[in-house]
Amino acid sequence: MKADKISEAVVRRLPVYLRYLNELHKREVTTVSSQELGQKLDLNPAQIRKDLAYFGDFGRKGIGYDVVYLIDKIRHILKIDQQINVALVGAGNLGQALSNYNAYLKDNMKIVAVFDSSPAKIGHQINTLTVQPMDELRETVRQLHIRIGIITVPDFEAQRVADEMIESGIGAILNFAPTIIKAPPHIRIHATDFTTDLLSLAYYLENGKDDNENDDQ
Ligand SMILES: NC(=O)c1ccc[n+]([C@@H]2O[C@H](COP(=O)([O-])OP(=O)(O)OC[C@H]3O[C@@H](n4cnc5c(N)ncnc54)[C@H](O)[C@@H]3O)[C@@H](O)[C@H]2O)c1
Repeated sequence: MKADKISEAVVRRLPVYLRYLNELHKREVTTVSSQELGQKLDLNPAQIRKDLAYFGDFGRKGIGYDVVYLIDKIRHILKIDQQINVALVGAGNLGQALSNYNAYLKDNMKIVAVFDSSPAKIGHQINTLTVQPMDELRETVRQLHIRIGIITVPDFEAQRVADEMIESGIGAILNFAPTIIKAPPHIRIHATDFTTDLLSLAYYLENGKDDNENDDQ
């Protein structure tokens, strides 16, 4: 099945499956059933079987899924069977923390370059990376085959940085700034908004019980 036909909801669940399958593999578990996956990941086993059936018939009745085979297949579908190089722009508090966080390395995602516009940050060392000036973005993206960009600049600078990333050839952006990025349709933007998540949590904290009661009426 072609990747562009997989629904967004399925694509978002695949990394969840992968994380748990990697954990099973580390524990030398060789097979897993959709029931076990469902229980562990709090998902409906029928949904899991349906998701995985998108990619062919892997499951064997009574035995379940072969963990290594499934890991390979999902990595292939997510295109992380090859290293995906990532650039981060905005070497402030959040940018430095993300650049130091290397848990995505095992899934072949690697921040290979960090950029900032501030002379106070340029030349600063974050682990093995040296913060580069923005005028090196385009050439570095080309040389290192960078495919994904992470934006950790203030909200009022985010669109400008996104435009520069897109002009440099980056095809997908993860935006941490609390602003909506406009981009051509072929550019994929994912936003992660910590503040709105926190605000909506506060609402449920106060209203969760009442809401449930209302649902029953
Ligand atoms: N710190 C957090 O916990 C947190 C959490 C969620 C979201 N955010 C969001 O992430 C973004 C960064 O937050 P922060 O706390 O790291 O800010 P920060 O001020 O510490 O860092 C921002 C960095 O971006 C750089 N910058 C500004 N304009 C730029 C440009 N045009 N090109 C390149 N670099 C530029 C600055 O020089 C600075 O180093 C903000 O939009 C913030 O709302 C932060």
